Amino acid sequence: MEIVESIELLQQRMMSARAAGKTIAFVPTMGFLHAGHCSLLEEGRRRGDLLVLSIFVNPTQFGQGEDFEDYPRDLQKDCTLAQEAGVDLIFAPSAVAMYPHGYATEVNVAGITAGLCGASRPSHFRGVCTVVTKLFNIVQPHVAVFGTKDFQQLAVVKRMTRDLNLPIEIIGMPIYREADGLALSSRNVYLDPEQRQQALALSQGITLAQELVKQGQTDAATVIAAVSCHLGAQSQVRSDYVAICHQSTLEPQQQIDGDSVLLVAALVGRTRLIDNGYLMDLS
Ligand SMILES: Nc1ncnc2c1ncn2[C@@H]1O[C@H](COP(=O)(O)OP(=O)(O)OP(=O)(O)O)[C@@H](O)[C@H]1O
Ligand SMILES: CC(C)(CO)[C@@H](O)C(=O)[O-]
Ligand code: BAL
Repeated sequence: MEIVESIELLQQRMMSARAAGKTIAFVPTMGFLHAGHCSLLEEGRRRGDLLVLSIFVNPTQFGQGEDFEDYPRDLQKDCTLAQEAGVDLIFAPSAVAMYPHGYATEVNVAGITAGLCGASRPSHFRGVCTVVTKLFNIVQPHVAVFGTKDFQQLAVVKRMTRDLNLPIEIIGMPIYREADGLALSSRNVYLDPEQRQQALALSQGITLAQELVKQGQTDAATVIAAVSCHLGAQSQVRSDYVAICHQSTLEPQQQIDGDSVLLVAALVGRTRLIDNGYLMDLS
């Protein structure tokens, strides 16, 4: 496994791989890898001859007062996990290499970025789309793998890839959870034991909603109220949003159907967590 910091060197490696007819699979991350990331890497390993992992805590997707400085980092452990997952190449650029003095270009996807996380983090998706576009241009993958834990991010990246005619297949992988239901997230490390326990309200809220729908409830407002009430019962949990949306457009829905997804974001103490789940099992 090779670790590359230089954009130019990475581009040379990718050009050689393409010239040799290799399929390039790419998993973009901000590092501090956990089993959720490893599930993306496993899928990437299955789909590509060459598996590239990027580790870059992207400053432009963090708003004022957010946790950019404190974001957990452990490159050494990431390298060990990446090697075990069969990564061929880690791309870990510096912020100054990605955004040199005079950098002036942003990528903005309208509409689908306005609500949900975009409402409370207004510049977030502009930062994500800008860095993902740059990473796509540098790595030039055939396939890129993302997690559905960041459901809106995945929808935005799919929209952007279509809109910009990028010849990249975007794959979404299921949410990897702890045994008790908590979605794995690098930010879980911020939680103290009591907050860790109360954070279960997010996944429990999703299960509660799924049960209500199974019992025949199709009114979105009723389900949202039940989930909000469950979150509100925890002293350290403050709901940011509970929404029921169409899985592709992310438009809010009043009636629940086979395309409905429940999306939740909440502050647990000072840690912002997100989770989601489909509401109807059509299988
Ligand atoms: N539990 C999970 N299951 C599956 N994929 C995940 C999970 N957590 C993160 N991912 C995916 O890993 C990729 C990189 O995400 P990132 O590095 O931000 O990790 P994270 O754990 O989501 O961190 P954060 O705490 O910042 O939300 C994204 O595509 C994200 O959706
Ligand atoms: C896609 C991404 C790597 C862009 O910085 C980040 O938003 C993430 O880790 O989900
Ligand atoms: N996985 C999303 C990264 C962020 O919250 O900035």
